[in-house]
Amino acid sequence: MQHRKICFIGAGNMAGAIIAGLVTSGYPADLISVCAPSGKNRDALAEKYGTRSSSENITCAKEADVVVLAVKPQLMADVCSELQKQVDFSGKLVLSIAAGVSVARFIALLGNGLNIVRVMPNTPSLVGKGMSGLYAPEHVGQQDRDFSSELMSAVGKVCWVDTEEGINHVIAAAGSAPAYFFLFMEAMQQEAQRQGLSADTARLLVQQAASGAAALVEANPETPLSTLRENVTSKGGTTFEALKVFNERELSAIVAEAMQAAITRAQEMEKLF
Ligand SMILES: NC(=O)C1=CN([C@@H]2O[C@H](COP(=O)(O)OP(=O)(O)OC[C@H]3O[C@@H](n4cnc5c(N)ncnc54)[C@H](O)[C@@H]3O)[C@@H](O)[C@H]2O)C=CC1
Ligand SMILES: O=C(O)[C@@H]1CCC=N1
Repeated sequence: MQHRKICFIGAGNMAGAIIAGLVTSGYPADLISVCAPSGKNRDALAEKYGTRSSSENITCAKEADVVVLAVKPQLMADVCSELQKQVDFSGKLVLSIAAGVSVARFIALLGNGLNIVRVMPNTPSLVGKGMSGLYAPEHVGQQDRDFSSELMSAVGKVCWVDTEEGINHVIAAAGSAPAYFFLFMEAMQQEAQRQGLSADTARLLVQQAASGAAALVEANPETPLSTLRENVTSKGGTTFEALKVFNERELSAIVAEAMQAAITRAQEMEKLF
């Protein structure tokens, strides 16, 4: 992939996951600077991966070819306003990983003609199993689109969405989604423990069931998910009874409502931040 100087503004969970995945996949660490007010996370990243660590957003952004905005959405306006005063963004590529901050908002904050790509990643990027959705307005050139794809492909799979609204659909189906699966696994672990298994054994059982199921999905891209489910569900057996409970409680409706709630919140955030 192309190697450009990248500056991460923000050193939290998501930036850390992308940086870890990038460096592990061979991206030169000395081309990556990580900025945050507190040294804690960025110094830990520097120690572990050899990235540069700084408290100077402006200096790092000035020196970079690519600026990755990785702060919380509610801080984005302040961070961008500071940058805009001293950094010339023409010729730079800006990637935002924030939920709920629109391209129009970034253009208002950082200037007309901004080369901006919105990326919606997720934390499994940390282990190279990320999923990122990308969106760029029409004026962003092919080279910058390709670089953004390559960058995020280093930490997982990527897809492009044709409209900005699609980013909110990516949030619901992938950005926020690891948490849905963690919640489900937590509930299973709790019940397995309540039934008498040790915490470690309960975790191992749930972990292997989840990662095994995901691996089967991945290994059989042509097989409908419903077929994989049916392969587990013996007639008159145990799985059938378990699934009946989920269906009677309308799991699909719960999932739909939860995904829609994520989208609604992203839309609200677009108005707030
Ligand atoms: N955590 C996740 O699973 C995902 C998060 N995102 C997005 O990623 C962004 C960051 O989220 P997290 O990493 O979870 O948050 P976080 O709270 O873990 O990290 C935020 C980072 O920003 C830094 N920061 C605060 N003020 C700053 C400033 N003035 N200048 C530079 N850095 C500053 C903090 O020190 C911290 O390192 C958010 O916009 C979120 O919407 C997107 C997809 C998934
Ligand atoms: O919860 C959030 O707002 C962020 C965006 C997707 C995952 N975490």
